[in-house]
Amino acid sequence: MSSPMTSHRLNRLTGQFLEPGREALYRQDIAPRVRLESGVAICVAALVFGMFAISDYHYTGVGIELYLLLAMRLVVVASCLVLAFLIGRAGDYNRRGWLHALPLWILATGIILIIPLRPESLATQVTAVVVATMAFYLLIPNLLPVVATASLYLSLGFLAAAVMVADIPAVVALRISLLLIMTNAVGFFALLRLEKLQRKQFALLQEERVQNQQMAEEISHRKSLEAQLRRVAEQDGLTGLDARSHFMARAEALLRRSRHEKAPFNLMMIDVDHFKAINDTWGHSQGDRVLAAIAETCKRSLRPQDVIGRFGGEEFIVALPETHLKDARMVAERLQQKVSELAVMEAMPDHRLTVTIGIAGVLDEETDLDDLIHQADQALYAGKHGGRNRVVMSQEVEGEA
Ligand SMILES: Nc1nc2c(ncn2[C@@H]2O[C@H](COP(=O)(O)OP(=O)(O)OP(=O)(O)O)[C@@H](O)[C@H]2O)c(=O)[nH]1
Repeated sequence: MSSPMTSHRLNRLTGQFLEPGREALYRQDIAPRVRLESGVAICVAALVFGMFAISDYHYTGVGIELYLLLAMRLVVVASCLVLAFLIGRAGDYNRRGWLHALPLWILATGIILIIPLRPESLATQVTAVVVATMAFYLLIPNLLPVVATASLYLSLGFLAAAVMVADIPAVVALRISLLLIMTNAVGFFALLRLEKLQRKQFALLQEERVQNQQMAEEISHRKSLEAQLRRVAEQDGLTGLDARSHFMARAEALLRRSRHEKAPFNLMMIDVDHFKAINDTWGHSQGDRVLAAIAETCKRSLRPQDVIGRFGGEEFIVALPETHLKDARMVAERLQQKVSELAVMEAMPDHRLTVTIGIAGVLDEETDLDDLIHQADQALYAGKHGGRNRVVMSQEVEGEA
């Protein structure tokens, strides 16, 4: 692939990109505009050429010359209109450069032919050639080499016709030559400048597009990185549950809402019993599998609005919004049942997988999340002391105390 610097380099004589691929891209980009502008400009030029039939009549009067001139103008105008139509429909610098060149050659031939048919109007014809040359360069969109060749044909053809038919003295021929050289030079350099400017503008625009695309890609890459980082920070890698800090933030929000709506709110702490023994007997990988399986069970058996987090090693925490205490106990017991049926236990014969669950509920306006966690933890502790594999409510603990 070429660097931006080389792809911007232009041919000094034609104003075109040195890199063919970029030139083709530029022509493709301007094709629709050029098709329209060329079609309109050729129609206008052809109609102006046709209108000069009035001056033919003025110079020649009615006679064979007038008929020949009218026939010639008719052929030129008709061909140009057909070509304008074709260019408008299928004009393309890239593949059909000849189609864009043809109207110039037809118009040039028509202008040259006026000399033998109307030799006495040479002075007017010189002006017409100058105007036509400028129109070729600046009004009818075309590639510079195409215009330069057609204009040269017009100038040389006109000069030859003037010398041969109008029989002008050498000094007049020289004056006309100089005038035509000047016209071509002005037209050539004006169009060269325009061609270069338009291509530079195109190159800048392309560069901007590439930069914008790179920026968009960079932004989406950063966004996905950000999302990845957020996931890492918010999720526990082993179980996919909320990490402790993320759980706290979500549970805080739920508790606030429950308080606002005066709805019940309960918190559950779940701890795997004798987990150390699992690790010691079947290895840490099996221990990890057990934790992941318990997490999956929690996710499946709880409601979508419940928030589950991994609080510590083998300890899970669940926020149960809009749940009354007795329902929370039911949920906990169901969870206990499901854990005891886990398929992961097949790899651990003779081991009963159980969990102890402590539950605490919001009793008054003052209770905050830390209080609830503390109370649920106390209940859990009491459950462990009471022999494990049980559900303990914080009120029961307080009652005993
Ligand atoms: N495999 C595995 N083990 C973990 C992980 N996090 C903590 N542990 C282990 O979990 C064990 C917890 O042991 P204890 O705190 O004594 O708890 P326990 O053996 O379950 O006993 P009780 O809770 O009293 O029933 C420790 O051996 C930790 O190393 C983990 O992510 N994966």
